[in-house]
Amino acid sequence: MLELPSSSRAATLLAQVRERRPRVHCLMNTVVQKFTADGITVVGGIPSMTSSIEEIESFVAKADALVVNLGTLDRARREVIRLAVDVANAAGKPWVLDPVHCDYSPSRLAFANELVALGPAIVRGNTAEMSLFEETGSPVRICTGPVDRLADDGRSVRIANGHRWMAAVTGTGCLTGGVIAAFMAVEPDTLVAAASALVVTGVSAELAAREAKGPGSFGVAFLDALSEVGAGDLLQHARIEDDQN
Ligand SMILES: Nc1ncnc2c1ncn2[C@@H]1O[C@H](COP(=O)(O)OP(=O)(O)OP(=O)(O)O)[C@@H](O)[C@H]1O
Ligand SMILES: Cc1ncsc1CCO
Ligand SMILES: [Mg+2]
Repeated sequence: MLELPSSSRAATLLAQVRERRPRVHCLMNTVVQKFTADGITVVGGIPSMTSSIEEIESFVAKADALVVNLGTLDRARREVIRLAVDVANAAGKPWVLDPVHCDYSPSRLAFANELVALGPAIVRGNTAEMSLFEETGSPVRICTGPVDRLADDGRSVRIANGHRWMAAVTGTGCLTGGVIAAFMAVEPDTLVAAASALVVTGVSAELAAREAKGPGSFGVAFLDALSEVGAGDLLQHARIEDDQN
């Protein structure tokens, strides 16, 4: 019987991330590098961000997990992504694919499909992006939005946490990819790791929205909340639903 995610598992994994401080290497788009790195840091991980072809093998070799985000893609970035994925796969390190804007460009969609075939642990995107990928259970598929949907071969769950201001701050989706990678570094059950990470980001967003005046102050309050969210908050506010039926 496959385990379903729960608020108590999310709390345990959050404590493990804070204790073990996993290294997450991000091939992150240039729009939201700082926000993503801050998100990984405040949740307890250690981000690295270089996209230099000369250095990528060393950085991925040092990392516990990798995020591949296609938001600002060019020829050099494609080359470094291919190399990073080869290194991660050879070392058995988990990686997340965020196929940003693959719905805008056939060339980007073809590249995203090439990467899916290389075996990411997770593909995470918004509804428009995820609707372009086939419904396979492997890798774990995550479609974020007002409600997040996660599925693998045997499980399908919904996370109903978060706040509408998340959609008004550029990069909250990209940031969740980084937080998910940090959780994958401490938990081999990919769906449980990812669902736990999304509960942490979603509950943090709800706590942040209480303090914020609008999307601008929300972005700052969200980082504050991610650094402070605790087991009690997760146990009280997590909304995890079995989506099997
Ligand atoms: N209306 C909403 N209510 C609650 N949570 C939301 C809402 N919209 C988005 N979210 C949350 O925001 C995060 C980002 O999801 P979204 O689908 O907007 O990503 P995205 O489009 O890839 O974002 P970006 O590309 O700007 O990084 C997810 O954790 C999701 O749960
Ligand atoms: C707006 C935007 N354009 C490329 S990446 C990005 C941010 C995350 O989607
Ligand atoms: Mg996105």
